[in-house]
Amino acid sequence: MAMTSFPDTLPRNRLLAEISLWSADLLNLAQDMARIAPYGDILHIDVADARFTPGFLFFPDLVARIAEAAQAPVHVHLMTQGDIVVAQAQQFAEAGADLVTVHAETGPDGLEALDMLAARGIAGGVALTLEQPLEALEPFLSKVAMVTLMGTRIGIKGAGLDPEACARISQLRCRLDARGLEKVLIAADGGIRETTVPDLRAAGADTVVMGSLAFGAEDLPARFDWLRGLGAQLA
Ligand SMILES: O=C(CO)[C@H](O)[C@H](O)COP(=O)(O)O
Repeated sequence: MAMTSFPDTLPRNRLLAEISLWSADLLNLAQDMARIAPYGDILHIDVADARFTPGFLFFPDLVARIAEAAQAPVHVHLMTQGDIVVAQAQQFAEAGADLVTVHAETGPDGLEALDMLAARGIAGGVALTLEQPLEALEPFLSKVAMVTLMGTRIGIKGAGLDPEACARISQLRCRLDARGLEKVLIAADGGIRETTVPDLRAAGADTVVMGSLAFGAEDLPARFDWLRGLGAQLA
């Protein structure tokens, strides 16, 4: 079931660890979820239909099982486009997502999806690909709890952070502050590495979507000690 208090229960004084289940061992998903449970502030689930992205990723029945077992809020990132986004957002809300993010590239369909989510008491988010200007976010900002900015091409993992990613986060932070939307969280998604997290945090990211940085860590407690120390230092 969705934890309807999202995002109010999240700490705001440090960088949040948003763990991407796409980078888990999918054959041992339950074990990997248990392994990262003490550290993950949010579980990030990428949903893709191989039209907006190169491949398919995750589906509602699986997300429902994940949500039942989850010890952290579940964020579904809908990497899809077209009027189908309203029905998709509804399916993932019913599956137990606490936050459903649509892409700004969906335009009026995405706005309709956010209104539908709000009517059901589910938090909404908006995401933007690297290629799109930040202006595309404007109609969405007053309707969302989180903005996810891609730092790599969408729908791929293992890629390096784009050189523009930090500047885009800083510009978005200014945009949000200017509109009195200081509480809206900024998530950095893609290219999250030990070398890039300090700059992303300094630019204004509230949460980083960790794939291999979490599941590939040899020493998980040390990796998250590092992350939390870093967040406290830069907050
Ligand atoms: O959508 C993503 C990146 O765009 C995913 O969150 C992915 O899990 C990241 O993996 P990695 O950090 O290992 O590249």
